[in-house]
Amino acid sequence: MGSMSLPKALPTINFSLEDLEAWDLFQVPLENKVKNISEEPYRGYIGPNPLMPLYEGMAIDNVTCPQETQKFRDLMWPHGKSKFCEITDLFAKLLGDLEHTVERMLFESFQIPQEQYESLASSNTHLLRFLKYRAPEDSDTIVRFPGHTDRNLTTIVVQHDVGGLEVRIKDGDWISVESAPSQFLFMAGDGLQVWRNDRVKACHHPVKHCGDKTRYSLGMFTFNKWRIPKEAKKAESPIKAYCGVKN
Ligand SMILES: O=C(O)CCC(=O)C(=O)O
Ligand SMILES: [Fe+2]
Repeated sequence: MGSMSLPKALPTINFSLEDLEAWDLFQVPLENKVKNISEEPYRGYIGPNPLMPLYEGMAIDNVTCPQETQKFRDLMWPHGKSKFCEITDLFAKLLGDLEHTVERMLFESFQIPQEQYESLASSNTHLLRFLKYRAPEDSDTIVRFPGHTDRNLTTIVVQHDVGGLEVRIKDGDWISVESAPSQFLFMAGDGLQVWRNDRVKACHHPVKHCGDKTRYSLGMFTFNKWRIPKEAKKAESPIKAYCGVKN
């Protein structure tokens, strides 16, 4: 571990889904929701499906560009929606800053020079996903999101008032993540695991049973196609074929 320089101030995020009117977002007609599309898979609207019958998600790709938030708002609310862009842009900026701060600290612990990190991070992109998990009709026997690792580099998840998110820690135990709009979970994804040649493990996480309430959460997904550094290739453990990435 290198010397860890703590940021002077962590961003404060005063955010609630009510402010963001995410409740309303899921009320828009399906014909508007399905206009949330992307050329990349899984970056647009995903409705309930056999694997996740209670799930619904909508996403803004490149969310740190205000034009993208506006484009999304115009698709969902063609007659306008006050404050949506203002609040989403602010939230995206704060979450982007949080992601950058935590990632910079992580790279410092890898003893990677800061300039190298900044040059890699300058091409990061961020996707914000709004998530709703409908309450099950009878008993809560359905896992709301089966266990998985995220394919991107890193993810920050914010749960609203209903929890259910669990993460597997190093020794195989599970911890459940507290739900509060001011609690942010930062996770490594497959992209970071590959880039660090397995020295960082992608975080395995399901959303478990969480009672009879509708659950809302938000995820900020960071993407980049960083080239695997030469030093990592020379290191003791060879680069493994993983997620389509080969040495
Ligand atoms: O809803 C959550 O808390 C987590 C969602 C998630 O893991 C994902 O979208 O990849
Ligand atoms: Fe995930």
